[in-house]
Amino acid sequence: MRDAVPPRPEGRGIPARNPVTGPANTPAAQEAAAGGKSFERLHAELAAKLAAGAEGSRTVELVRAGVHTIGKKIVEEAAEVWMAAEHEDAARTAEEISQLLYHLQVLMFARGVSLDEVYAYL
Ligand SMILES: N=c1c2ncn([C@@H]3O[C@H](COP(=O)(O)OP(=O)(O)OP(=O)(O)O)[C@@H](O)[C@H]3O)c2ncn1[C@@H]1O[C@H](COP(=O)(O)O)[C@@H](O)[C@H]1O
Repeated sequence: MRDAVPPRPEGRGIPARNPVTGPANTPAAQEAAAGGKSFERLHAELAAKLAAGAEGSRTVELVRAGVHTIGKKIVEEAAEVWMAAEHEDAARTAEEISQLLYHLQVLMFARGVSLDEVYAYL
């Protein structure tokens, strides 16, 4: 069983925040609820870019570069997530997490791993 995350202290200008889900009314949460970007939608967007071989696409460029290049990027982004979580605020940490998730998806395409194959282990 996973350890419970202790609630964040309130009072010193820190807004109330669910320690697991974060604020529910952020622009990202609203966009996702309105059909905007989410993990699955990003996946579909990247699949379309790759199928089209879209010019100027970072995704196409990275998949062509291959697993080794993408893997190094994932390690770099993971370290940035860790540093942001230890030394910066939740918003910066979220930004770094988004970049890590993006690069994980790119690796999935380069390695031929589907969302369902990953979800089977969650
Ligand atoms: N979510 C992302 C995303 N997150 C991160 N990145 C890329 O990853 C980089 C972040 O890495 P760094 O901060 O390390 O920046 P950097 O060191 O300058 O990067 P390097 O080129 O040196 O590796 C950004 O500059 C982006 O190029 C992303 N690129 C694309 N997306 C999404 O993917 C979609 C498709 O993008 P394209 O394939 O480029 O059209 C876009 O609509 C976005 O929603």
